Amino acid sequence: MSQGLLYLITPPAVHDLDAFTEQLAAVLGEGAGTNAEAACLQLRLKGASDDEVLRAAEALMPVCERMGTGFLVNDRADLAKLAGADGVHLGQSDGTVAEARKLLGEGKDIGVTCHGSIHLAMEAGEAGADYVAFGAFFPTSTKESLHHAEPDVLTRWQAMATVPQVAIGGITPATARGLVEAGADFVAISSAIWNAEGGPAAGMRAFVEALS
Ligand SMILES: Cc1ncc(COP(=O)(O)OP(=O)(O)O)c(N)n1
Ligand SMILES: Cc1nc(C(=O)O)sc1CCOP(=O)(O)O
Ligand SMILES: [Mg+2]
Repeated sequence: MSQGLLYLITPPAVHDLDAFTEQLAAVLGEGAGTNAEAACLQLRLKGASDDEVLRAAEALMPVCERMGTGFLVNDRADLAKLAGADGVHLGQSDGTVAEARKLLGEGKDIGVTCHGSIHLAMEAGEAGADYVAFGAFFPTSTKESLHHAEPDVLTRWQAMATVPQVAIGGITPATARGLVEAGADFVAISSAIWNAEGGPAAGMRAFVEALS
């Protein structure tokens, strides 16, 4: 899996899968070989049917594999298993790490939402999570986020734990570097790429410039 700083998340809805697949290839290509290279893509289609999620996974995984980008599924360890994904991201109400590990086995990545809580991150780490995610750091229109995190939680986690950490929530090219400097191993991005002025590839170029 690539070692870049970006953790891409799909838009909550994809209306033209062929067009989005091409956009994804362009975005991954813009980041290839740079600090902003996408370490992974999370398929996060909210409200989609299982078949729609699996069809999207079937279209997008080959693009990720070609670029050395991991492919994770949001919420559903069972769909991650069916899709042959590299892992799953679990929120606090999406089931346990133990359940997901039983389904996916070792060698698959299981991430856990920890809001701004070191306690939740410790619980996730003890349960065997492969990464923890803190957020939201900034206002976001992508998810009605009831929780807020401050960069200090990244610095504290970096000092006390070895489990990799992802920062998420309203992150832009102007704010990404500060979160990496505070301790984030990855910055999770959705709208700053997919809704970027000039299009998603231009959005990735802005992160390449900001993180180089
Ligand atoms: C990397 C990452 N961090 C947090 C989330 C949010 O997960 P969750 O709280 O389960 O909310 P939904 O994404 O399911 O709406 C995430 N998806 N990815
Ligand atoms: C999916 C998600 N989870 C969050 C959390 O705080 O746990 S914030 C968020 C939205 C991330 O998208 P954008 O980069 O467009 O803000
Ligand atoms: Mg969830």
